[in-house]
Amino acid sequence: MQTSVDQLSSQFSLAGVSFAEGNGGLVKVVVHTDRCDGEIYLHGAHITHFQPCGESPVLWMSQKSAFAKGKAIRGGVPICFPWFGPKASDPSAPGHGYARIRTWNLIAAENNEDGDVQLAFSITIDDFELTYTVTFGRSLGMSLAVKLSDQASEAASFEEALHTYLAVKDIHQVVIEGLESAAYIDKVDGMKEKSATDESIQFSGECDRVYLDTTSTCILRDPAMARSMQVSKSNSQCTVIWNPWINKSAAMADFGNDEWTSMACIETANVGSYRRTLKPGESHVMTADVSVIP
Ligand SMILES: O=P(O)(O)OC[C@H]1O[C@@H](O)[C@H](O)[C@@H](O)[C@@H]1O
Repeated sequence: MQTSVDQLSSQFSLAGVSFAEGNGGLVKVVVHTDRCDGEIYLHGAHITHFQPCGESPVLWMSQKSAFAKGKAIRGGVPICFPWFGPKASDPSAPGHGYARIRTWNLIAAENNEDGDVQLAFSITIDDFELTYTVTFGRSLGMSLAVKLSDQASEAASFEEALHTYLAVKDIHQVVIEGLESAAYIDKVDGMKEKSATDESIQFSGECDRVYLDTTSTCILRDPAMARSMQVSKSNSQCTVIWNPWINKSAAMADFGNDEWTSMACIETANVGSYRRTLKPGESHVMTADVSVIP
């Protein structure tokens, strides 16, 4: 059950943090400080807005996104867990898992030692206990901690992704650096595994690639907006790059027909053969950090 705005306001009192009913009546946390503006919904612990002061919004949001129980929000940062894409053993199960369509609990709101706003959310999915810590400062910090319950009877594995949608001015001019030396699975070419290209990524059609065995920081250059953004990460061995281009976005009800030109996803992930396995009581923490760079 979703905690109400009144309950949250009385439980968490912190400068720069307020609570509101957002789209679809879903409760969101609103951050407004001298460093940034941000928003995160309890639904999916889904970040829908991050804007460092003096910058344009960093995250892309679809104007056609659903905001409803049981449905994923399109844009921002969905959390994919405990599987990525369709569930192999059950194609009727929700794509990218349950984490993005369940209501999370806000368990802490505080200023960290740097004065940034740090919010922690929790949820239990199957035998996994998840804690998601989001830091709103000059950069956006995300830390997804997964613990397999002490009570679990055996080891269990999962896939995960912080599916970051970045706002760009013109996808045709965008360049992503950092994955030149990584092999990748090309999802738009029959899931073929392809060798590293030694080149940065540019977009001229649908792109859906899972870069493998890479811990590199990515830099997205957006010349049309005269800005660059950086996605750094830890404990993640995959990076997914996605833009649906014309036909695929037109086929998605929650994606405006012309919106594909203004987004690119750089997803911090552990998927496929890089899925993680935990024994009962063990934990794994994956982090991603998004910032605007000079
Ligand atoms: O429509 P969804 O479930 O949000 O997924 C969007 C995209 O997410 C990406 O991470 C996947 O690699 C794509 O294959 C997928 O199309």
